[in-house]
Amino acid sequence: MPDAIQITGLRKTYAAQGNAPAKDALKGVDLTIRAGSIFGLLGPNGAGKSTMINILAGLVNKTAGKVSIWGFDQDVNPRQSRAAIGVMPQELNMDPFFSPRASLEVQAGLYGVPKSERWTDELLALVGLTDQGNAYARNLSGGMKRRLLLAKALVHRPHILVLDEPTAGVDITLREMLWKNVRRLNEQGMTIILTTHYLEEAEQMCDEIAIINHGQVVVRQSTQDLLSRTDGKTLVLDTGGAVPHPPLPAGARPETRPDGRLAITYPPSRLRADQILDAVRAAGVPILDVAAEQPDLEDVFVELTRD
Ligand SMILES: Nc1ncnc2c1ncn2[C@@H]1O[C@H](COP(=O)(O)OP(=O)(O)OP(=O)(O)O)[C@@H](O)[C@H]1O
Repeated sequence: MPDAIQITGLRKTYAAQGNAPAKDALKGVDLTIRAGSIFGLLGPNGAGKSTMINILAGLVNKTAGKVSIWGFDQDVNPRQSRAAIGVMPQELNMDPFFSPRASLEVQAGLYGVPKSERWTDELLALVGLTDQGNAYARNLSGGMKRRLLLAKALVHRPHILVLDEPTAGVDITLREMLWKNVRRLNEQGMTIILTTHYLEEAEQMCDEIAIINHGQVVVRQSTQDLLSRTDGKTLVLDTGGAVPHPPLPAGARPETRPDGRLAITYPPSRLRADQILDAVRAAGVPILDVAAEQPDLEDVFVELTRD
């Protein structure tokens, strides 16, 4: 099986417009995404995520570099590379006078899917729009429109599905429905690439993550490895309100939480939990309860994108 995506030396410079100077949105990105993964593309606002996705989708022309989708070089085999990927865009752009069914048929036509290979009814069922199949798109709720966009991205049965901020501003039911579908499609072999601002979501969904900042990939790792990058764990102690902070081994940082508990952050590579607890006890501070906290993706993200 080829890699799902291979990007080398990808650059994008948006030309100067009016008073706005030219903008280097991507500054030489190398990235490989293996087939079968759920890959998270994260980064702060303006990092270049949408630019990258739009280049993959064939909506934005790159300035330099090479992009292969499912083994097809975009410049050499534009048709095959386009057929390998489906994109669910961020914006709800759709023709208000088309019904979901008609939208899917039109989209299938655009991709050259023969009538006999269309799966319009299954797609409507998949995204829960069977009952609205013949309704005007303008009468659909925001959530239904998003579901239609997902179905549209799937008409040509792409190997790779790209979701750009799929859950921004959607309610919990729709979010769960989306993730259930995404997982199912992934289990059936589809590679998923998604961008999201919800780091908890990325942590739960993605097996691999790339973080981009200022047009460059700053890290690309398995979610597991990424989480173990920050050398910091925290013990949160209920000391019955005892103050002040006890003397602690070097490297441990105490902090009193607003709820009065004592939080001690320490590097597990150099200190063990019992060394911390021993020091607290030795100072005569009671330990009524203990909780341990692991760093989450948010911590890693903040550390890696700090300017
Ligand atoms: N059409 C355009 N013309 C000029 N500059 C652009 C254009 N599109 C994006 N940019 C600029 O390129 C940079 C990267 O934008 P991009 O939309 O790719 O970021 P992003 O990571 O997707 O951000 P967000 O999370 O806010 O969607 C930003 O500085 C943006 O202002």
